[in-house]
Amino acid sequence: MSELNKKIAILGGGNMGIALAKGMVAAGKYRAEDITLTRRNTKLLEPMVAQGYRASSNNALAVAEADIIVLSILPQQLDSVLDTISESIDPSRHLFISIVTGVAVTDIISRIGKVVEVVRAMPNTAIAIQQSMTCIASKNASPQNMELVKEIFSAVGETVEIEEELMSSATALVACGIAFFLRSIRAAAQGGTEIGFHAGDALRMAAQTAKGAASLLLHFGSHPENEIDKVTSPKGCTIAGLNEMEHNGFSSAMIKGIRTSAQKAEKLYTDDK
Ligand SMILES: NC(=O)C1=CN([C@@H]2O[C@H](COP(=O)(O)OP(=O)(O)OC[C@H]3O[C@@H](n4cnc5c(N)ncnc54)[C@H](O)[C@@H]3O)[C@@H](O)[C@H]2O)C=CC1
Ligand SMILES: O=C(O)[C@@H]1CCC=N1
Repeated sequence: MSELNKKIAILGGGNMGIALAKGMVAAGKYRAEDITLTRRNTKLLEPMVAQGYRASSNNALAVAEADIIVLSILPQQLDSVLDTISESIDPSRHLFISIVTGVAVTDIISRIGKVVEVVRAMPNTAIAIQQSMTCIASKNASPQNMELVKEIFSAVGETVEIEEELMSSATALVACGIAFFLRSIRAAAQGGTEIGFHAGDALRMAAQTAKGAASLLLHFGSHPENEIDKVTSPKGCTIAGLNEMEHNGFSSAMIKGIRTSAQKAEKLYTDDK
């Protein structure tokens, strides 16, 4: 049995479902055989089955055999999945964890037609290497179940509990954020290539530098500007480059992008109805 002694069904064995399953097992707290991943075409889950996970195309059966149900399908796939499993749900046994963007706890309860405990979680793809930042929120979960969900996601990174109303903001900052920071690393590497480095070297140098910058903040608990002040020599080359970036809208582009993503996340489920 897993450390938490629970069977887990991850409905939607795609990018995040697989990353979550792998991260949980790699963290050493869960056994692959206690985790069932579902998707319509289970052939695509064969590599996971080879590693000991269970795979199924039958959501209702996976739910019936599990204690914890993780909803990891796209927002536009949610309603049909909930309709298929609603009869198999036992509110006294099942705990739902939903990572589906833009779907409220009340949306899930009203679609199922049963009052189940639902915790929303917003992780990111770094979950695969236990480096996720996961935001957690619920309107109706017990303190024990909130603790259980925190334990699950703490095994695969850092967690923070937030109000459900901030979930779309969390989606933009921590989930979409992976893409935003990756794009800025790619841009840095492209700049590196233009000034003389081979592409592979430039990318490695940019990625390690980004890791160092993030680690400084997490290690010292400092503000970025404190660390930036240590880099920018008077009349130096850093402030010259930094100001050139700001004149071209660097911070503004990031802020506007995050705001646009949050607005889109908020409407992802409802706009599809
Ligand atoms: N990709 C990311 O970085 C993050 C995604 N999310 C959210 O997580 C959810 C999943 O996202 P991804 O994994 O990226 O999407 P994905 O498209 O890779 O995975 C969804 C999976 O669900 C499967 N599926 C579709 N219909 C199904 C059904 N009836 N029964 C079982 N499985 C079915 C698909 O075959 C696919 O494998 C989405 O709601 C997304 O908004 C949340 C945080 C981060
Ligand atoms: O792009 C998306 O809609 C999903 C949600 C957060 C990250 N990926």
